[in-house]
Amino acid sequence: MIPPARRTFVALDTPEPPAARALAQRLAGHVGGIKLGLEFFCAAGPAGIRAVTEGLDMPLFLDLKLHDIPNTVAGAIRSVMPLAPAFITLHTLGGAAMMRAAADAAAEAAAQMGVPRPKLLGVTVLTSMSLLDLASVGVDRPVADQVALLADLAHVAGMDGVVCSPNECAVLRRRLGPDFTLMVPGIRPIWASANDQKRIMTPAAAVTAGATYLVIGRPITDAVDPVEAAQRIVTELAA
Ligand SMILES: O=C(O)c1cc(=O)[nH]c(=O)n1[C@@H]1O[C@H](COP(=O)(O)O)[C@@H](O)[C@H]1O
Repeated sequence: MIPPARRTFVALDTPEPPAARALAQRLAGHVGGIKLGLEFFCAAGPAGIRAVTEGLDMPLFLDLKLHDIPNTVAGAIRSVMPLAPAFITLHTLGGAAMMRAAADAAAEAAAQMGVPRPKLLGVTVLTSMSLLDLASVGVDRPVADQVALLADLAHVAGMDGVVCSPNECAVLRRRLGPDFTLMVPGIRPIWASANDQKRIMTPAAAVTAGATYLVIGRPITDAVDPVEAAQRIVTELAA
């Protein structure tokens, strides 16, 4: 059972390594880890990741949403291994061969380096996308069916879990079993704005629905007091 204070990965969506590190240090003990993604990586790169994580005892979720031909994604996985990510994201739309190549590259690199293998998570349908958004890119099946199709593909291709919205957690948990990691953004406490998120639930409802970890950004990082906001979420989860 994951304790409430370790259930959340806080999304540090900033281009500034000093700001990301300072907030990570303040939130230690109230969140389970940090997520650094495209906004950060495009601005600060691997050196920026190291500037944040050096000496920080918090798991890193490196959210690059890799999506390319198998050889290129395998190379990208090898390139980020020295950053010691606990989780890395890929887009399941890249297909089974891409995901399998990534899984093989992660396992081989971890064995060669003598380090733990990062867990690979397949991004399914972005939580910012509605049924209409999905139709606009040529997918005519319901969102839940598209997520289930992509999650099945990820599972078969050797992913350790998927990124999905809270709306899909219950179905995926039943379908893929208790050990498949569901990393779940689209989390909004009742006191937080939805922003651009379209498929959302509260922290407690998402965990009840089957989420393994919660990914939460602006409700914490945009709060007047991020530590107090993170603690409110811990309290909600502990209730
Ligand atoms: O892969 C992700 O983490 C992700 C997938 C997804 O479908 N939706 C989604 O919001 N995310 C990320 O989760 C975080 C959510 O941030 P907030 O909307 O500020 O809570 C952002 O860093 C997104 O990049």
